[in-house]
Amino acid sequence: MTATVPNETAKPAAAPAQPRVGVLLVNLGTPDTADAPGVRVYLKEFLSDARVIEDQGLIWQLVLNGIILRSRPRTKALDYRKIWNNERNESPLKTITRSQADKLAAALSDRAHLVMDWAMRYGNPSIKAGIDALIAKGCDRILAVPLYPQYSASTSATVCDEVFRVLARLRNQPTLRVTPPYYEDEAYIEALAISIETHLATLPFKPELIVASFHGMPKSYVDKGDPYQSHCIATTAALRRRLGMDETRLLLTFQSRFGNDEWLQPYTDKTMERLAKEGVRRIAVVTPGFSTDCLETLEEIAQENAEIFKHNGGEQFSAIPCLNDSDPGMDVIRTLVLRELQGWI
Ligand SMILES: C=CC1=C(C)c2cc3[nH]c(cc4nc(cc5[nH]c(cc1n2)c(C)c5CCC(=O)O)C(CCC(=O)O)=C4C)c(C)c3C=C
Ligand SMILES: [Fe+2]
Ligand SMILES: [Fe+2]
Repeated sequence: MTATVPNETAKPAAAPAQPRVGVLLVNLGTPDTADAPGVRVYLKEFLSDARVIEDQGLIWQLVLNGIILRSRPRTKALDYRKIWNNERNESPLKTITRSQADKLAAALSDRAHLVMDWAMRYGNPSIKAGIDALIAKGCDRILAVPLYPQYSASTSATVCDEVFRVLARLRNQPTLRVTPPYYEDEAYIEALAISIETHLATLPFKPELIVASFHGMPKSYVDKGDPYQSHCIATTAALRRRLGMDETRLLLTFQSRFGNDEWLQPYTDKTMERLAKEGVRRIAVVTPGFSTDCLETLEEIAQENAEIFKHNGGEQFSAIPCLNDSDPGMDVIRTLVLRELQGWI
């Protein structure tokens, strides 16, 4: 085996008196532009990751390049345009992740040797750019923060893969820590409960029930040992306890099915249809697996699933915002980061 010599030395611009500690918030990623070429570049990178589509064999290559990347970018670009932040010309996922990093920096500004940055696993700003920037500012230790409350190989692990790949190129590596999943941390469950209660208090109607919709994944990934489903179940159970609701008042579903394989069930869209057909008229949907609002919450839930519910007889539908950069949301991130920085600051 030939060893690869890591040759790059990412040097700090000027060595600070006290070495700094970097915190890198990492979210999934999103297209740079809300048009077919932008979505194509993003989807190609995303769907070429073996953590996301595990079988990257010849058949998948043909399906990806011959079918998906020819048609999906056009239709998805239309969806992205419905939710695009036109003021900044970027997707909400980017705007909110940046704001989370800015607010975290402000909250921890009394610790002069802490440096905050943010990155996207797919697209821009890249994890490499984030790590390079932290090193350039003098960080010799980095805490990577995958912004996923529930662990899955297709999200959290692929963030680590990319961080390790970037570090593997360096001769002089910073020391690394990674935050663990926080699917039943007290601060997270409390923040979700507060955000649900605050939102419900603003509604002109009282929902008969709440649906907690998580991003889905192929069932086979869970069968092979991915703990994601059990983390989603644990989050929902903790939330039920905190809100005093049983499984008939706070339902657990999985959204965003992609491809023809069986995904985790019950499916969110089928549940919307069933509930409306069974006579439920008023519901609210919360999306606890997404730390920031994005295409999957602002378009798929708030628009598509609202439409499915109403089309089948439902009357009132409300999508509860993600924790985003709200005060309760920032409490979660700050608590997590401060806990994992212990001994470093
Ligand atoms: C096999 C495919 C996919 C798996 C597994 C998967 C897991 C997964 N994804 C998220 C969070 C997000 N996914 C988002 C978009 C998105 N996801 C997939 C496919 C899989 N996701 C696709 C193809 C897309 C792109 C949109 C589309 O073409 O349908 C997003 C939104 C990004 C944005 O730009 O706003 C998020 C966030 C989690 C938490 C997860 C874990 C199981
Ligand atoms: Fe996804
Ligand atoms: Fe979707």
